[in-house]
Amino acid sequence: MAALNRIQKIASHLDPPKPFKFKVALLGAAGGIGQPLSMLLKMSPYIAELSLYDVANTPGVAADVSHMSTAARVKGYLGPDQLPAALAGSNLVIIPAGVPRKPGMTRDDLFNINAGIVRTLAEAIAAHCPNAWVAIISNPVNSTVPIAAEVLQRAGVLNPARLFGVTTLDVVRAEAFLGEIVGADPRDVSVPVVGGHAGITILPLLSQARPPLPASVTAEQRKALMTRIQDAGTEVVQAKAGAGSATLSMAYAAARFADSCLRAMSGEGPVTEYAYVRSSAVQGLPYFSSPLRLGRSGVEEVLPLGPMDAMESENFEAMKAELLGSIKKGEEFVARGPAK
Ligand SMILES: NC(=O)C1=CN([C@@H]2O[C@H](COP(=O)(O)OP(=O)(O)OC[C@H]3O[C@@H](n4cnc5c(N)ncnc54)[C@H](O)[C@@H]3O)[C@@H](O)[C@H]2O)C=CC1
Ligand SMILES: O=C([O-])CC(=O)C(=O)O
Repeated sequence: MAALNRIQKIASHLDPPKPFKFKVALLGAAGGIGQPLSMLLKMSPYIAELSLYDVANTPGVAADVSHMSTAARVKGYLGPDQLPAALAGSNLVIIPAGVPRKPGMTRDDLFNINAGIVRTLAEAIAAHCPNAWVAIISNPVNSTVPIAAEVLQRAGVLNPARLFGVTTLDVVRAEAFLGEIVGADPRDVSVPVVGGHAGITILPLLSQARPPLPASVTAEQRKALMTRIQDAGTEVVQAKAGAGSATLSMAYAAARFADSCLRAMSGEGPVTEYAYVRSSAVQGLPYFSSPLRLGRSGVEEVLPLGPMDAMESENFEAMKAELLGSIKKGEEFVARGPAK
C-alpha cells in the first residue's frame, strides 16, 4: 500500500493536475450544439466554472450536466435578466445561439434572425466581460464576426486578438475525409482550411495536406474532395431533412477549439489553430480564416497561408467578392442600428 501511494505521488508529480481555473460561458447552451458542447466542456481540465446560458431550457441542461463527476462547477442561467451574471468574470465566451438551416437555405438566409441575436449578445459581452475571448459559431459566421467586432468597437473594448469565428469544423471535416482516402487515422492528418465559412469561401489547401494526397488521385477527384469539404454542412442539413444542421461534429470541433484557447491562455504555447479573425492576411479582406499562433494574450501571430496550386488560387480569387460582401453586410447591419 505504501509503495502504491509512493508511485501515485511520483506519477502526480510527473503529470501535475491541470489548473481548473477558467470560467467559460456558453450562450445557446440548450440547443443542438449547446447540449453536447456543454457535456464536452464539463470534461475539460481547464474549466473551473461552466456557465450555461440560453433563453429556454437551461435549468434542465445545467442540472443534467452538473451530475457528471468532473471538476467544473456548472451553473445555468435563463433569459436576458440572467445574462449579466452568466457572463461576469468569463475568460472565454462561446456562442452557438441562433437558428440553424433547413434544406434549401444558405447560411446567409439565417442573417435576419441571427444578426440581431449576435448583436445583443456582443453588447452584453462588452458590458459584462469585455476582456473575454469570444468564439462565434452562429451563422453566417462570415457576417456575425464583423457584427460582434463592430459592437465591441463601438463600446470601445474590441481586441481583435480575442475575437474568433469558429471554422474548426471545416478543418475537422477535411481531416476526416482525407483520412478516409489515404487510410490514415484522421488525428495523424493535417489539412489547412482558410478563407471563411460558407460555400466557396471555405478553401481547403489540399496541396499542403499531410500526408499528401496519393499521386493516383486525379485532378477531378481532387476537385470533388474540395467541393465535398465546402458543401459538407449542406450534406448534413440534407441528411437531417429539416431537423437542423451539424450539431455533434460541431460540438466536437468547438470543444477542440475551446481546448486550444484554454491551453494558450494557460501559457501552454505555442498553440496553432485556425479561425476567422480580423487581420491583414489578405489585402482587401478585413476578415479571413488563417492559421494562427495563439498565446496568453490571444492571437500572437497570423501565420502565412502558404503556397496554393492552380485550383486553389482560382478558388481563392473567386471567393473574395462573396466574402467581402458578407463582411460589409455585417458591418452595415450594426451601422444602421436597431430596427425602429
Ligand atoms: N460555425 C459552424 O461551423 C457551425 C455553425 N452552426 C450554427 O450554429 C447555430 C446554432 O445551431 P444549433 O445549435 O443546431 O441550433 P438550435 O436551434 O438547436 O439551438 C440554438 C439555441 O440558441 C438559443 N437561442 C436563441 N436565441 C438566443 C438568444 N438570444 N440568446 C441565447 N440563446 C438563444 C435557442 O434557444 C436554442 O437553444 C446556427 O446558427 C447554426 O447555423 C452550426 C453548425 C456549424
Ligand atoms: O451548414 C450549416 O448550416 C451549419 C454549418 O455551418 C456547418 O455544418 O458547417
